[in-house]
Amino acid sequence: MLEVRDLESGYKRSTVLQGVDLDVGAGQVLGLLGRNGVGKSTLINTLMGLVQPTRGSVRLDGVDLAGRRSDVIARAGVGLVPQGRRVWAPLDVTEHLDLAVRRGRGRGPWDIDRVLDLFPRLGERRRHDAGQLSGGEQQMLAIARALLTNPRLVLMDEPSDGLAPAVVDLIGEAIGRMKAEGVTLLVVEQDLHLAFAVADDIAVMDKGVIAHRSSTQEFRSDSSVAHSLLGVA
Ligand SMILES: Nc1ncnc2c1ncn2[C@@H]1O[C@H](COP(=O)(O)OP(=O)(O)OP(=O)(O)O)[C@@H](O)[C@H]1O
Repeated sequence: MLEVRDLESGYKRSTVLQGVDLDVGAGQVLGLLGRNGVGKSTLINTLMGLVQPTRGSVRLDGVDLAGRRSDVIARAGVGLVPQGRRVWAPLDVTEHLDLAVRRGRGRGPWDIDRVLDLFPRLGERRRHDAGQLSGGEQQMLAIARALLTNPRLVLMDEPSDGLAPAVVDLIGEAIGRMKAEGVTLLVVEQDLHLAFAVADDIAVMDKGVIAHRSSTQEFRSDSSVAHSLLGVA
């Protein structure tokens, strides 16, 4: 579904992605790991059109989206759950969900009832401003907002960041249910426990390229890769 080839991008003073090649198959969950600063968020933001590529291609079901505007990429079926959630603090939960529906592609399985079924907690918090929600609730809202656009591919940037273990488990279950609904996911994660629980395959970034790719099972059975590329025992 997603085919990234030789993708180069970065910022005025530095090229961060040095030729990324990455495939995510339809219905697959790919966990993307890597040390701090290797370029994971830059990759997510380049795929979403928030950082401009200087070389390479990003094909979604054969259509090249590299360098297109983020709203064009969203309409093509890519949803983003950004690092730090980025919820709109003054809007309440209902307003968020309504806005996401209006921005959406208008077809597909996800509607407000289904996202509230996925995250009942959001239903209980309907009238609360997003800024008053806990970190976990904000993460649920960020995921719900992305799902309501009925994306074919969801990009998630560190969904477990700053969350208590019990809430991380809830997010993991939600990812499992999204996968069961046929959503394809690229999940950047530092929490190996969550990555292993949700991902079919693991890719590891290092210095702006994909340095390793294998099934999650293979990755777990050979600790040398985690040791050399992530610095974990
Ligand atoms: N907006 C920006 N402007 C300039 N440089 C940036 C910007 N965002 C990130 N960088 C730099 O690009 C490099 C890659 O950062 P990036 O956030 O993509 O890494 P990461 O792997 O997601 O790290 P982390 O796990 O810490 O989020 C770093 O050197 C970072 O300082």
